[in-house]
Amino acid sequence: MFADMPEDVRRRMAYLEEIDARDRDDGTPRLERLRQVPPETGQFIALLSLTAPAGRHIEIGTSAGYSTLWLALACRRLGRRITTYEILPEKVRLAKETFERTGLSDVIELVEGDARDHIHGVSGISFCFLDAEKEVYKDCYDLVVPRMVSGGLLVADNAINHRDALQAMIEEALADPRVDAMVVPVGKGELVCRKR
Ligand SMILES: C[S@@+](CC[C@H](N)C(=O)[O-])C[C@H]1O[C@@H](n2cnc3c(N)ncnc32)[C@H](O)[C@@H]1O
Repeated sequence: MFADMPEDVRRRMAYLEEIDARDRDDGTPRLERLRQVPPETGQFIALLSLTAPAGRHIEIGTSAGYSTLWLALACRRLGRRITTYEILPEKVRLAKETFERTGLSDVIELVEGDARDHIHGVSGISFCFLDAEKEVYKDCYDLVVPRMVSGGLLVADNAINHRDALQAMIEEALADPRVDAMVVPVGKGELVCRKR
């Protein structure tokens, strides 16, 4: 999956990595920045999603589709699709461009809007990557966990670099009898929860 990555995907990832690095340096306003995961997190979530049981794969917080590309590679291997939610129209535009240019549109469903308005109607979730504004993590956790299949995985980004903002949600997950959970020091820190 990583060693034989299609050239179009490799090229788009490199392009987005360049924009993301520049954004972080040049004073681009926060909401305009891509704020995407580093490559090691992309690899980590792709590997985890390959191990997910049968069910639906979702992502909350698409941005320009960088993390979605990693997850879509895993979904393509599994013969599954991923649904990704993004609230900002400009990010939706960039993500569409990403998916069209990489030939992965057939594996990805991009839903525009607040993920919290859509997840009510989703069941049988076997993998969820949560990477949105920190204020919505707890709502998303509370919506996703009851909709997950046994053995399903929920991975939430920024569990270490935004520990203070996410403290309540992380503590809830670590004490939640519905899941087994831990924080893994990959990238910005990943909270990994496995539904029992
Ligand atoms: C940190 S960025 C995501 C980066 C992306 N996962 C990546 O690694 O390429 C967070 C994104 O979540 C989006 N977002 C924030 N709250 C949201 C919500 N309630 N529903 C859907 N998207 C949301 C933001 O607009 C932003 O583009």
